[in-house]
Amino acid sequence: MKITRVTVTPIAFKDAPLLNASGIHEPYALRSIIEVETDNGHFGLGESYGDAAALAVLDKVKTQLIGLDPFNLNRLRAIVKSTVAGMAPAGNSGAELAPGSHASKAVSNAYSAFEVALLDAQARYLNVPLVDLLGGAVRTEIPFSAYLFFKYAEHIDSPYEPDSWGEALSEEQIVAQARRMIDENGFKSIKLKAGALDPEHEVACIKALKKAFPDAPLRIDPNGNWSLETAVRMAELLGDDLQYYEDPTPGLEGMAELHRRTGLPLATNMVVTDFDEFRRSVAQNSVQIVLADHHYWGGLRDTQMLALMCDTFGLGVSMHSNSHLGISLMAMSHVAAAVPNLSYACDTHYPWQEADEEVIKGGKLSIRNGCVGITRAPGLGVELDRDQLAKLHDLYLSCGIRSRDDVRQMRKYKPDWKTVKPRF
Ligand SMILES: O=C([O-])C(=O)C[C@H](O)[C@@H](O)C(=O)[O-]
Ligand SMILES: [Mg+2]
Repeated sequence: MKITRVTVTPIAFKDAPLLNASGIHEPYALRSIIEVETDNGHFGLGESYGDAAALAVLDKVKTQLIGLDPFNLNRLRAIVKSTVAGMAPAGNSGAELAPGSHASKAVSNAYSAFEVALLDAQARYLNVPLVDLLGGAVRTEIPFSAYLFFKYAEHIDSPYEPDSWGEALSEEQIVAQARRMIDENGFKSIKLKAGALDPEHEVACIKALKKAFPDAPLRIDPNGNWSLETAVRMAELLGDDLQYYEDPTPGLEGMAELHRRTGLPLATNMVVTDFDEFRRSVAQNSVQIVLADHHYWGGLRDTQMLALMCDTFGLGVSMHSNSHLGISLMAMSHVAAAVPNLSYACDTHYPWQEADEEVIKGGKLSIRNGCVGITRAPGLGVELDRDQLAKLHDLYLSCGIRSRDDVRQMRKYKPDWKTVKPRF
């Protein structure tokens, strides 16, 4: 089997005005859709970042894949490495919460984008679900958590009608957001994205969630925007309300000290984002749970290796997400299905995406009882809807955004918004 065609299509889709430690989401999120076709009529799909820096690498790699056997992933990795080595590193200002946009992740994120598409092609050729190439499913229902955000009711200078979620700044509004997300998807656990408003208020929202959903495991994620002292103080207020405390304070040293002082289980997708950071984290017991993300951890197989390392060193594993569509959701689900020690429900932004903005046939995938199901359909189990792909590509062309920048967007609301961290 040989690759005869590779297409990388940048797309944009509506995104809600979600608040985070950096600033606020822009009206559109960017992704890339990867298609690989083979000489025997098979194809494979992938989804990755759509920022200019990521697209530049994907575009340079794709032409070199013509003639490659999709089973030859070692050759893919060599091509990606040599391509990135020949390119100037890109800056990542404003996109600090999208780890895949960091220049240091150029190899792992481009490799991952194509690895998923090649594994999908392999699996379709063999007529097996992709998870079978990862050792088989240890579970077929993959648990995800409700991912709550503080948000404004609408975007500034809004290019479209306000979303249906409304404002979420108060305790009551956050509880209402959780209730709707749980009613619609059956989620069993809840994550609150924090680091945006006053820490005492964010903790009060956790308390309100605890009261409203006493059985749901809770997490709070201030994205490193709390000083060590603030994180210790909030830990005292939180008591034992949390399942885990996600990236409250910056740095491996800060997290290690916080764990020493509070004993709370700390999770991260910020201080352990590659194997070198993993090694340094283990040496000082900085975190107890690693949130994997195949998009920047170097694909599905490297994510399995990360999970094995977590098992070796007694750490828990779960999954991080950025704004994404269904191909990514299925890739996350297939690898999660093949990770025996997945110890927590995974994160996903998927419920925030609009129903008519999916690129797969049949529209948005369902999350039932808080889970995404894996079937015996070949590959990732999804097909591309070409009309939708064309529509979202047109949106990419017209939206004017070429790289995620939550800081730039927040300065439209607050012109003197600073990037100082930790803010609280
Ligand atoms: O767990 C996390 O840190 C994230 O999901 C990072 C994301 O960028 C999130 O903060 C967002 O979408 O604003
Ligand atoms: Mg996080």
